[in-house]
Amino acid sequence: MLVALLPGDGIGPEVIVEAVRVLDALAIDGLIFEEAPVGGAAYKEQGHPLPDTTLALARRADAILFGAVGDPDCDALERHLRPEQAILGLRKELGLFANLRPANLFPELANASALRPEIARNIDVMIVRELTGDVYFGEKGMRTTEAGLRQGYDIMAYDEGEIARIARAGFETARARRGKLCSVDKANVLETSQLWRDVVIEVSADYPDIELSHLYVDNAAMQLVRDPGQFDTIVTGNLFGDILSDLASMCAGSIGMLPSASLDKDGKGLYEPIHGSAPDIAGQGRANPLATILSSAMMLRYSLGRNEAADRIERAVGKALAGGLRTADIGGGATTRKAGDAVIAML
Ligand SMILES: NC(=O)C1=CN([C@@H]2O[C@H](COP(=O)(O)OP(=O)(O)OC[C@H]3O[C@@H](n4cnc5c(N)ncnc54)[C@H](O)[C@@H]3O)[C@@H](O)[C@H]2O)C=CC1
Ligand SMILES: CC(C)CC(=O)C(=O)O
Ligand SMILES: [Mg+2]
Repeated sequence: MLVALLPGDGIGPEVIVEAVRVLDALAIDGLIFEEAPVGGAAYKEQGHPLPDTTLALARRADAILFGAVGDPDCDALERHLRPEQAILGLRKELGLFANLRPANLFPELANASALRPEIARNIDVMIVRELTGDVYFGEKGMRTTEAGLRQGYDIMAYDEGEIARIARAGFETARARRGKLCSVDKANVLETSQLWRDVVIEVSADYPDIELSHLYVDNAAMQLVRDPGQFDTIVTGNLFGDILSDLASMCAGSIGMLPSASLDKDGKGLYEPIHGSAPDIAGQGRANPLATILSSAMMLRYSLGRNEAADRIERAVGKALAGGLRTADIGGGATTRKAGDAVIAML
């Protein structure tokens, strides 16, 4: 089982190292790693954020463990050379259309949530985010209006096939959970969203056992803060899912806690924390590695068929938190390394 390690930029390498230490401590039979540069690191080394050799490794591997990309030094580059194009390119090239972002609260972190503990305590939601379409992949550019003003544009578009595919992923996910699916869109304003809603309703005919509801994205953001416990599974587009999952992370304690799986139609996956490269804390040993460690557990479960090892990691994270582990983002002073140590000690 080959795992491609793509650490990337900023805190990416810092959190990936800890996840690899945890995987090494489990001594999983046949698990091997191969590392390649990605993002700003790859641009600085090889002149491109997603070199062909990195993409080839990602294709060859059984699963990909990804840190984060993004480097302020690269913000002025032409868009196709910016670090973020690497993760967008991997998602598109590998057909990773289904992004699963679970947000649930470890009970020990009730006080770290931005919400009151009695409200935070109930959060246990899976956000199923479409990942290879929407405004992120539509035609974009700069033009000049008739009045001579600069105008930026990004086309938001989904075809019915893309919507039906992610809707099915949402229904299947809900079926394996508590049987409730909330589809989030902006159908009151956007044609893209009206089609989204129509197609989700069409697909729902195949899932009569699932309780389907719909919310506009602005209301969904408000409801996630008001009463996150009302949600089981949310299915939504790329842009809305990106925003709602960062929001949900603070209900669950920190953006440093939320893992993700990005899956193709056959279950091959890329696993990464939902956060970015956090340049503001990079190099200081302050990053919370738990989101990445939990992403490695998702990798073991979804792509490598090692459910028991995945359970061990998740239990060890819970025990480490119960034992008092707290990085700065969740109200403590533990370093990234100490957090890795604490999980390993509880495996
Ligand atoms: N998948 C990816 O590679 C992503 C990359 N990015 C990129 O990352 C760069 C920074 O973006 P931001 O908007 O600042 O988002 P970010 O997620 O990197 O950071 C947002 C805030 O959360 C904190 N934070 C993030 N992860 C943390 C962790 N593990 N432990 C403790 N604190 C943590 C950061 O210090 C920062 O204050 C940009 O270049 C952006 O494009 C952003 C999101 C996803
Ligand atoms: C960096 C972006 C391409 C996407 C993002 O913020 C995310 O996937 O969470
Ligand atoms: Mg994001």
